[in-house]
Amino acid sequence: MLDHDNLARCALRRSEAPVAKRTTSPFLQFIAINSVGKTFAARTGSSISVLDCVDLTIAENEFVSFVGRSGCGKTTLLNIIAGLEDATQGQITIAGRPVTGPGQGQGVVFQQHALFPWLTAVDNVAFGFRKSGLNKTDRRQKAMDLLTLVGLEAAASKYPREMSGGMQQRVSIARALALDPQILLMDEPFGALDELTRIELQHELLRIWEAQRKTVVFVTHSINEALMLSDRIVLLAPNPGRIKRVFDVDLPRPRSRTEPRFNALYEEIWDELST
Ligand SMILES: Nc1ncnc2c1ncn2[C@@H]1O[C@H](COP(=O)(O)OP(=O)(O)OP(=O)(O)O)[C@@H](O)[C@H]1O
Repeated sequence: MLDHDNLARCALRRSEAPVAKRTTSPFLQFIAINSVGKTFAARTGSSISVLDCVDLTIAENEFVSFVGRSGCGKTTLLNIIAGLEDATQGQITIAGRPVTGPGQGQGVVFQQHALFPWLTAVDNVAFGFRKSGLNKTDRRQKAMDLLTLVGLEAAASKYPREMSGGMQQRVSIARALALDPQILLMDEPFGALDELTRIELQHELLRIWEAQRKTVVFVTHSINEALMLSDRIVLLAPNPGRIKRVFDVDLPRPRSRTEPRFNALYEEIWDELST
């Protein structure tokens, strides 16, 4: 919804407190978030404003992370990009087309793996191909290819209960990749994993991102994780959720947590987060 009063209000807000470099180049505006607001109805009958005047453009193939305090609206913003929630104000476009629902090139990975317990790993991934028009044999073959991509070919016939959390999350990533989405939207995908598995999966994700050149939008509570992965880190502030600052992560990959610049950026983001 493009409400002109909202656009004007958000433009004024931007001019008073610029947070992000804005670009007018259509090539750099693969995902364009324009003056997005979200209000939820509260049980008391009143309403709560969860996001207000969120403006951001994300380029094709970019890796962008959202960080911020609990409740600042990271998941809500990701869900609006995914087409799983509607914006109350403003608009999001993907490649110039307004987001009106899922299926516009978005693939989603949640923190909880959301696998079907009654299906094996390969059948969980094959489920992702259900709307592809492929026959069952081809669906399973393609699912096997994706399991190989995420390093799980040996576990193809295991059920979710027989797999570790890290393995299940690999299956979720493979399933999200099934329809070859242009955009991978990931909501704290490694949040429930132990530190070592988490680091391992971060490397895997970067490998897949580099090989397949997806655009990734990633929600995390971990500044370290955001710094290891992202081209840019978007810091959201709460009440209502808005962009406080955008950090360019000007570090070559592979990155090391021991680099002085890594630590300097960590401190900068931490300071901004805690004030
Ligand atoms: N369906 C809903 N109805 C009412 N309020 C909601 C709804 N979904 C989210 N909220 C509220 O919106 C705010 C933002 O929630 P959201 O989950 O987007 O934040 P978050 O930054 O992702 O939080 P966390 O880091 O804890 O996951 C919270 O105050 C939450 O209670």
